[in-house]
Amino acid sequence: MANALEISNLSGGYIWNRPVIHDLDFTIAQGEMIGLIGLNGAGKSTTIKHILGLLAPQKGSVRVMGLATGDNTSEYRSSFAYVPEAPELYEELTIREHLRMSAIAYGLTEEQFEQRSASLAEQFDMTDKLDAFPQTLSKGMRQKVMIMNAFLVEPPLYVIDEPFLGLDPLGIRSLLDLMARRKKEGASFLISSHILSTLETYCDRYVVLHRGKIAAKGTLDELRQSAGEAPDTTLDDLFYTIVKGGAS
Ligand SMILES: Nc1ncnc2c1ncn2[C@@H]1O[C@H](COP(=O)(O)OP(=O)(O)OP(=O)(O)O)[C@@H](O)[C@H]1O
Repeated sequence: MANALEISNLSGGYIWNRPVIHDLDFTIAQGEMIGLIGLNGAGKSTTIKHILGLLAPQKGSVRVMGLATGDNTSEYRSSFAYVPEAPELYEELTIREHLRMSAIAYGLTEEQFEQRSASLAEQFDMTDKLDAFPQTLSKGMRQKVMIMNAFLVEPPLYVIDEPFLGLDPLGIRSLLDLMARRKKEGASFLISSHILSTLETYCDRYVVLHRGKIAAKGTLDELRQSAGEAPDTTLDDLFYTIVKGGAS
């Protein structure tokens, strides 16, 4: 069974021959949830842009469900859904039209679209907003639309950047419930967040980026062992130890 995500020896960035991420190696198995953590500027968004195919590797490779970006762009693109940190919506389309557009792009049937969009709207308390335009929504509601779009299409891999920012407590609960359900069904997650206490509850493993390199990776126990920390050390404290003494 192919890994959902396989990043091998990846170096890349914005200017050719001036990489900002260096020799990254990590995988996400099917059904696994990985937390990508690091300080501001560590390289998390740059790594995500490589996964999305917005940046080309300067060295190494990125594979999603066994496919590289160049293999078959539309198949590669439909292997994952991405939730960006800041909502990106079309002001001239209603929320229902956004969902329909995703459904068409990912080849959902009309029945799947109807059933899933109604259920997601209910979970995120957005049923009465389906025919609204984005400019009439609050910031958190706009973020909910991005999340609903991603969960509508049920891809094998979800790439989610700072999912908890801007959501109310009910929205956070609905998102975590959905993530847990899709994970049980075999979907994989790469979640980049600074909210380490929430990641600690939900993720199977972590990749700690520091100055564009992997400073540590593994389960919470593995991170504790390699940092020489006690078995009850929190992810927050471990992260602090790793980046304080971390890779240069
Ligand atoms: N569009 C860009 N052009 C050139 N350099 C960039 C660009 N975006 C980011 N960088 C640089 O790449 C490096 C990694 O930045 P990146 O945005 O990946 O960090 P991050 O870990 O996502 O940080 P944050 O937690 O603040 O979102 C930084 O040195 C940053 O200055």
